[in-house]
Amino acid sequence: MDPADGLIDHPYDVYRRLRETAPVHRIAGTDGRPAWLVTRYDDVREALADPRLSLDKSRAKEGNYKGFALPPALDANLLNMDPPDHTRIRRLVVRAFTPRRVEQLRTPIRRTADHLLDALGPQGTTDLIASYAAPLPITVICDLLGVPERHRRDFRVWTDTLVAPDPTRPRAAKEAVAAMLGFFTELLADKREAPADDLLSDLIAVRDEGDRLGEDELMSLAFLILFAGYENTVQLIGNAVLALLEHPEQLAQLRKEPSRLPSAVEEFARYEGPALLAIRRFPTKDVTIGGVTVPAGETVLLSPSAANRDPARYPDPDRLDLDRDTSGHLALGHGIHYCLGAPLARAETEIALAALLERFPDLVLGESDVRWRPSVRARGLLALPVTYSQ
Ligand code: HEM
Repeated sequence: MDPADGLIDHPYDVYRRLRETAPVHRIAGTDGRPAWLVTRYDDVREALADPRLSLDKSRAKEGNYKGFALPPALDANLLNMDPPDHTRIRRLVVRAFTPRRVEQLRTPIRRTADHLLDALGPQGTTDLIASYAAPLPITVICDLLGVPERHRRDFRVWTDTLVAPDPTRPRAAKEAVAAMLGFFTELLADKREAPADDLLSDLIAVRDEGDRLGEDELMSLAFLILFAGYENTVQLIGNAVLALLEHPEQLAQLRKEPSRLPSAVEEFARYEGPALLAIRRFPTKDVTIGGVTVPAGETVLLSPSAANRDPARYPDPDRLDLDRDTSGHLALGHGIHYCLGAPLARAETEIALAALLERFPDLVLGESDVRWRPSVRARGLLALPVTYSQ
C-alpha cells in the first residue's frame, strides 16, 4: 500500500501519520512515478527556499518524471523555471502587476460579488461553488488580464479538465490544451492590434520593447496567471465558507467583528488551503531533507497543507482558530516562487466572504453532501450546497 493512500478523503489523518513516522516518505507521485514526500513544517519551509531544489523538469532523471506534457508555448512559465530566467521574468511581471493594480480591483471585485449574490435572490438553496466561488475569481482575473466575456466560460471548462482529469475521457485534457493554445494565440494577436488598459497589454508592451520576454514566455505567463489566479482562489473561497459553516460559533464572531476578516483569511489558508500536494521540485545535487538523503534528479513533493497542520509549528493544528498566530503559514508558498498573486488572492477571499456574510445573515449548509474534488493537486470542493436568506 502506498503511504499516501487516502489523501483525498482524509488528507490530514494521512499527513499526521506520515509526519509522525518519518520526515520524508517514498510515495507514488501524481504521475504514478516514485517521489519523496515532505510533510513537516521546518523541512517544507527550508526546502522551499533551497536553491538546490530546481523547478526545471529537465533536471529530472530519465524515466523519473512523467508529468502532463504542455506545449512549449504554455510550459515556459515561472513555475518551471529557476534563476536567472525566473528572476528576469518575475521582475517584469512585478512591474506590471503592482499593488496599485490590486487596490484598484477592490471596488470592481465587490461589485462582481454583489451582482452574483443579487442573482441568487432573497432566499433559496444553491451550490455556492457554481454560483459564487467560481464565477467571482474568473471574472476578476479575466478583467485584470483583459480576457473578453465570450471566452470566460470555455476557460473554466478547460481548467477544470486539467486540474481534475476525468479517467473515462483520456483525450479531454489534450483537447483542452489544444483549445487553450488557440485561445491564447488569438488573444495575444487581438491585444497587439488593440492594446487596452490591462495586464496583458502591459506585458505585450514589455515583450515588444526588446527581447526581454520571449514569445513562448509571454504566452506561458498569461496562461500561468490565468490558471493560477483562477483555480486556487475558487478553492480557498469555497474552503473558507465551508470551514465557517462547520464552525457556527466562529461564524457568529466574524459577523460581529468583520474587521477581523483579513486575519481570518490567513487562518482559512492555513487550515484548509488549496495546495495539498501541489509543489514539485528536482534536486540538482544530492540533498538531505530531515536527515534523509534524496538523490539528484528524483522528484520531491512539498506539501504546504501538511506543513500548515504540523503541531510543532501550530499548536492544536486541526482546530480552526480565527485568533491564532498564523504567521509563516505556507499556503501561498515561500522563497523566490512565493505566490505572485498573493495580495489579489487575499483581497478576493476577504471581499467574497464580507459580501456573503453581509448579504445573507442566514446561511447554513444544505441537505445534500459536500463533495471534495478527486484531486491531490488542489484541495477544493466540487459542490457546496447551502441554504440562505436575507
Ligand atoms: C488562494 C489563492 C492562491 C493560492 C493558494 C496560491 C498558491 C500559490 C503557491 C503555493 C505558489 C508557489 C508554488 C511553488 O513554489 O511551486 C504560487 C505561485 C504563483 N502564484 Fe499563486 N496562489 C493563489 C492565487 C494566485 C493568484 C490570484 C495569482 C495571479 C493573479 C497567482 C499567481 C501565481 C504565480 C504567477 C505563481 C508563480 C510565482 C513564481 O514562480 O515566481 N496565484 N501560488
